[in-house]
Amino acid sequence: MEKQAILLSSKLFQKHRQVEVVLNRSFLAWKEIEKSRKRSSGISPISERVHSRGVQVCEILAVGKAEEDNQDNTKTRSQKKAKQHSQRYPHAFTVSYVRRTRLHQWRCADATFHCASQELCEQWIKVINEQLSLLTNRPKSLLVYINPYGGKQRGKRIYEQKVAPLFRRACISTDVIVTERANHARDHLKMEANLDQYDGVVCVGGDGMFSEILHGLVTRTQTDRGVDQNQPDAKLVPCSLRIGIIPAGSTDCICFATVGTNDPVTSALHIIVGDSQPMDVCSVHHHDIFLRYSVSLLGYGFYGDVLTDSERKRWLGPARYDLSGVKTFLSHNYYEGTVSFLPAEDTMGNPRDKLQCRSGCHVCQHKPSLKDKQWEMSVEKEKTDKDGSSWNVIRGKFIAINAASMSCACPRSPKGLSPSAHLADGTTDLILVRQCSRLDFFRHLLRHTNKDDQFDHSFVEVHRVRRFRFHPQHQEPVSLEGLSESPKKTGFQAICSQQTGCNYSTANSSWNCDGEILPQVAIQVSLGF
Ligand SMILES: CCCCCCCCCCCCC/C=C/[C@@H](O)[C@H](COP(=O)(O)O)NC(=O)CCCCCCCCCCCCCCC
Ligand SMILES: Nc1ncnc2c1ncn2[C@@H]1O[C@H](COP(=O)(O)OP(=O)(O)O)[C@@H](O)[C@H]1O
Ligand SMILES: [Ca+2]
Repeated sequence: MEKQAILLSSKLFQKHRQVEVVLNRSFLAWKEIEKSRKRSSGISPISERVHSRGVQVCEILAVGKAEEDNQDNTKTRSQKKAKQHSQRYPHAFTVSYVRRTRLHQWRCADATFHCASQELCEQWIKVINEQLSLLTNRPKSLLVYINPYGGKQRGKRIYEQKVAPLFRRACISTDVIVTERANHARDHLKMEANLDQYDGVVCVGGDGMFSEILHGLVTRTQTDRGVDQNQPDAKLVPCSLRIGIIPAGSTDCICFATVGTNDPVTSALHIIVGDSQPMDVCSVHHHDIFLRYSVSLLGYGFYGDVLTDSERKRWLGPARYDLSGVKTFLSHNYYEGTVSFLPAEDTMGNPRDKLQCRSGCHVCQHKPSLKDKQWEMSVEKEKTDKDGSSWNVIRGKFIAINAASMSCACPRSPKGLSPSAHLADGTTDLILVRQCSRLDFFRHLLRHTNKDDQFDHSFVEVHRVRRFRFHPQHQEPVSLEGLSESPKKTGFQAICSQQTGCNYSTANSSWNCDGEILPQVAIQVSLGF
């Protein structure tokens, strides 16, 4: 590590132990001054190093005067000693910082240092705070939306008990809105919120709630900048505000796939230190009418049917997906249609390359710039207009058509629907699961939960794509408002089921778009930003 100038260094006390505390621009370190120094006749560095602790400045949450410890907890000898020391050195400051625990979980830890004088104590607080104020990516003011009905209906409690105290500790000011109806947050962001006064928006809820907030924010940004979302080729203007997610929903795959765990405290700490992760946003159009954006899963067939069925069982909470999952699995429907897609360039990697996307992923950082992409798109357009060669067209009977713009990892499937999908590479992984036996489909599903490759089946294919289109075989209802029907048992289907055990449906499935049902079945999808 490059040696950096020391900003402050003092001998202080931590409980009853004397520690040497050193701060430079990037690190705060403290090490116990060992009594063993004398014993080991002055050869001290090794024994000192054993007791040295430290934290990167960018992971310090806050520093302030230590709260006085009035509790009478002086039972053991060492507690008594500590108490005596804190009485001798009453001027103390506490540093709250991020402590990493297992499996991507973060916790807030405190270290309190006692100083010989008030001046020294105040100097430490001032110098650390000066360093913190240089970290410009940290939010100071946040707009928080809580969905009180998401997941197990614990959003409000999770926020108040686990998140708000951390935001207070980090001196972040918040405006909190507990939503009163679906689309409350979206409409507020679209039309009312004064966005200039915030550094970010926080979503307390699941993927559906995130999607609501994303739509509010993206639509507001495009409207303010005069971009027409109805144009599938429109270059969307990126939002200036970031969205933080406190997981309190049923799947929470956007949180899990970006942070690595679904834990409100970990998410709150990432928000406080100003971590950010760009992500791909797919625009979904029906003919040239804009329908929705998607950041995680766009799923037709299996996941569409699971969602349609599960909406009637909301009262069950997250377990509704398992129940509807089993039911949909047993119905074993498949749907006929045509999928056309524009593959991503070979340089964008392959869904089967086993490379996992993490924050700072080099593929995402080196994705073609908007300018390159505009050029590419015009070349593609020319090519397709002439001979249509760059679009692949696949017609068939599918149990599921899934487009995963990110891995979609979640507790049910810790590696996700497409384990190597990238969070922000401008592509989505299109997974086609063709008609197969129940047992084969079960094997495929099961592989989402273990180490085996879920794409290694003859009936599954996967493509990394920039755009795709889907056309159902059957005419869909004309109305834009009406939701498409879930498969109805028709006379033909009944006969077909009896005779061959298949479940060919003459009705269409519907698209599950980040946990919302799309009203249309024929769609065009493009990666927008
Ligand atoms: C045999 C066990 C197989 C387990 C397979 C699990 C695969 C799970 C992949 C999940 C991908 C999730 C993608 C995310 C979608 C979310 O955007 C979206 C909205 O989330 P929100 O409620 O937080 O707002 N969530 C969903 O659409 C939920 C999808 C959940 C699907 C669960 C499927 C369970 C299937 C169980 C089949 C069991 C067969 C048993 C046979 C006896
Ligand atoms: N106050 C509210 N009442 C009813 N529905 C709401 C409310 N606030 C948000 N919603 C809607 O609830 C749906 C599910 O929210 P989400 O937080 O994703 O929970 P879950 O993961 O359990 O589906 C979203 O579509 C969102 O628009
Ligand atoms: Ca992607």
